[in-house]
Amino acid sequence: MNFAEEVEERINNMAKPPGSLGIWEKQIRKVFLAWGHFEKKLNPVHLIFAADNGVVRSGIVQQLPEITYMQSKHMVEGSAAVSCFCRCNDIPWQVVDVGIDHEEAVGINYKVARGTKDFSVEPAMTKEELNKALRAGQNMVYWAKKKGYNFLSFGEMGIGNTTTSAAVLTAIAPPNAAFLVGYGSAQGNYSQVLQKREIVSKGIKRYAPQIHTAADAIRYVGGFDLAALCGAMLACREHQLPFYIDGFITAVALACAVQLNPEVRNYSLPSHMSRESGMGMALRMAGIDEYEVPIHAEMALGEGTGAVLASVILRSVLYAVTNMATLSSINREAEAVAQEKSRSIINKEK
Ligand SMILES: O=C(O)c1ccc[n+]([C@@H]2O[C@H](COP(=O)([O-])O)[C@@H](O)[C@H]2O)c1
Ligand SMILES: Cc1cc2nc[nH]c2cc1C
Repeated sequence: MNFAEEVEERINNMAKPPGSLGIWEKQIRKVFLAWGHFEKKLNPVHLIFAADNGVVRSGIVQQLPEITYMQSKHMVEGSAAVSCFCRCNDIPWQVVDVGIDHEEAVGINYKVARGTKDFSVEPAMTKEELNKALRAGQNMVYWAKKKGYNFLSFGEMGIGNTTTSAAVLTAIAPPNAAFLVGYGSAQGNYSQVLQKREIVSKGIKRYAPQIHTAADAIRYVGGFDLAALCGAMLACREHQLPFYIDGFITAVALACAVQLNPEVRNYSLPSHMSRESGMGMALRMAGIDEYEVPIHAEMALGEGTGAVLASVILRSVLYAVTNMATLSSINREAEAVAQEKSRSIINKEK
């Protein structure tokens, strides 16, 4: 029996109706196949990549850009939504500063620059900066592997990053896909969406001759967080580490990573269906259908909040796979009970 068959047998032999754990069952199967062996416990770590985006200077956000710095600090201190979710569930987390616009680094210091350039004026980053951010993501995955974590989840923080993500997605998606731009953290502000669409369309037109790969798209219209996430996802494939993506931004990073190496697909799991308008397309570009997404909760917070919540459930599912009675043992027990019953009926009749 090869390992894939062993996984099938193990899951099908759980004491439950076949397939009744739905998407969770499919996800745990994928996790085993990614590891290439069975593990008894999910030992996850959550990584949040934080950076600022120069395109905010074009007026495409409702929030103050300084929130990137403040909220990243809250994440380190444990008072952001994602760190509360992590602490409440004993999941360790790390904030990685890949380009926050502040002299002081927040969390682990991989600061490439103090934010990207405004892509509506000039390319978001240089080739060297792109490589530095990709490497930051890769290094964090090496670190996680060395520490013995066997599962990762990814999040991000960066005011303006729904615009950079929509721009990167528009660059790598079929033509005229500017509808991929959504509200971001300005729910309901439609005039802002129109302005974001304009900026994205113009940016893509301007750099079209230079954008040939997903890495080019990140370089010209993306962000350091997207680059680091993409580098991290490529490294997960190398180290056989399965991972959860979160919402729109991480889904775009995955779409880029899958374009650069289609095998990344085998290590990636969707966690929740962000309400950001480009989410479905980003997933499809990564080879994932909406019906494969376990949590549909109209979330659009980022930080990896949906990914951490999914990790909590997946950890419970793996615990069940390891500790639940098997179908064969329950069938044996049921047979013994049935025999005992028929024996007592015969005895009574005597
Ligand atoms: O993950 C998502 O789908 C998502 C959707 C909307 C907003 N966000 C978060 O909000 C910030 C980006 O929103 P914006 O409007 O500044 O582009 C960024 O810090 C993200 O973590 C995240
Ligand atoms: C307060 C706040 C928290 C966030 N967390 C992720 N993106 C965010 C955007 C804002 C505005």
